[in-house]
Amino acid sequence: MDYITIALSKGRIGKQADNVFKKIGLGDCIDLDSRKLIFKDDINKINYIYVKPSDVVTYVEKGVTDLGIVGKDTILESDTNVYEIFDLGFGKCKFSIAGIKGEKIYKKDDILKVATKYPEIAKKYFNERQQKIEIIKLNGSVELAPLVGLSDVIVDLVETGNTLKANGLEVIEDMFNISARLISNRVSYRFKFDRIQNIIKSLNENMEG
Ligand SMILES: Nc1ncnc2c1ncn2[C@@H]1O[C@H](COP(=O)(O)OP(=O)(O)OP(=O)(O)O)[C@@H](O)[C@H]1O
Ligand SMILES: O=P(O)(O)OC[C@H]1O[C@H](OP(=O)(O)OP(=O)(O)O)[C@H](O)[C@@H]1O
Repeated sequence: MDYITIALSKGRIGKQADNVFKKIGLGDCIDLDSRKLIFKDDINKINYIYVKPSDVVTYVEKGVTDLGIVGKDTILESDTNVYEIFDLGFGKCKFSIAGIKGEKIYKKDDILKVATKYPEIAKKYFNERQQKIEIIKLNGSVELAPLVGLSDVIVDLVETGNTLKANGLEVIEDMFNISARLISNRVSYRFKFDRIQNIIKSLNENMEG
């Protein structure tokens, strides 16, 4: 049997992926508190690596790992050449445009200032709607930007809405729904098709159960 390698995202998604893989009897070797970056399961012939979400896509695209588990947001931002093969149904949240109450996002001749961790997604979204924007790329605490006059609005993930509420912001427009996805290297998908399908089958049965 061929080995399968899977890249897990650090953070929220990795923790949930670890739970799911343990539930389907595959993740016993994963110990996310150990500081180890490689976990080997020689019984089921699966090796896992543990990397930043945006790097998951790189490892899968380059064929270092056959599969990866990452948020749809990271896939959309990365413009990558991988197959998205299964919606894992966890890590659910949405992309929204948010701002101070009453802020307008479509300003005919004006440039809208948009703060975000996701410049590519924001550019594409507003470009399709013919709204000119200036991107202010931030790496976190994006909700601060409209409060201090750095931007007119933000494009960010919203789950409970608590962060927006706590900062006096509100959703102006919802963009897309997000959840964790299983992605595959294109060549691996062809050459390890049966093993990959077996993993998908177990994941699917776990979700239905
Ligand atoms: N409320 C949420 N806020 C942010 N991300 C969420 C939320 N709910 C689910 N997610 C998913 O979790 C992923 C981010 O996880 P986490 O915040 O732990 O990573 P991170 O370390 O902040 O990522 P990065 O280092 O790339 O910024 C997102 O890509 C998204 O798919
Ligand atoms: O709707 P909520 O449930 O409040 O969740 C959304 C918040 O969570 C994420 O931030 P994260 O915790 O990853 O911190 P960050 O600002 O450093 O990215 C996201 O960027 C929002 O700020």
